[in-house]
Amino acid sequence: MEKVQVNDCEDVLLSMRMISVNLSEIIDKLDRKAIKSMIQKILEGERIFLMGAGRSGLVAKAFAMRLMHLGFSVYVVGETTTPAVRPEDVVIAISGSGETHSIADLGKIVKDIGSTLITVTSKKESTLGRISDVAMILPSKTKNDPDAGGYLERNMRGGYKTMPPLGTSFEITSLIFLDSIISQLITLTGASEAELKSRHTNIE
Ligand SMILES: O=P(O)(O)OC[C@H]1O[C@](O)(CO)[C@@H](O)[C@@H]1O
Repeated sequence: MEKVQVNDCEDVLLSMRMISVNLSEIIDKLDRKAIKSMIQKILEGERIFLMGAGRSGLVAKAFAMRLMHLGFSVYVVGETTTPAVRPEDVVIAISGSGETHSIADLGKIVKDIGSTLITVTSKKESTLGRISDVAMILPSKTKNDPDAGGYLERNMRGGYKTMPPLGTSFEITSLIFLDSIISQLITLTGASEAELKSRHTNIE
């Protein structure tokens, strides 16, 4: 890394504000019917499988952990101990673009098996969006969307013209969305925080 002079780091605060404004705008555009069917299918599934690549995969793992805390039988696709998927299972793909090859290919296999496929994505018309039983659309910038103006370029109000780079908008939005699904599941099931805590690993 080249030597650079660190300034007052105002960009850190501006970026956080931009992210929170962006998130508020996305919340207003969410389809409540899709949220409802996603939750319905999670509750009806025999077991829940999560998958995603890169940073989206990390979001998938974070959601899987909370579902485990809630008492669901949950697995992360690609782990060595993950069992075979069966038709009565639900597979949830996290992919902003809906086109990441490994995840889109696995989505097709999931449909061939006859399991329920839910995709959390930014793109309804993507490969994953089109084949899913539920396409939960989070309209946010993905790694494939152009960076209109450069993410460090300020607009007239002093904020950024665009979000931080690549898939960050989708990744942050999906993490917060899925944690909010957990909140809804907690109110629906009446689970307590103590219950959740009791399921957390005791060997870390
Ligand atoms: O969410 P998508 O579009 O499937 O992309 C998956 C991953 O690809 C990456 O951009 C790396 O190529 C990750 O940062 C991102 O989370």
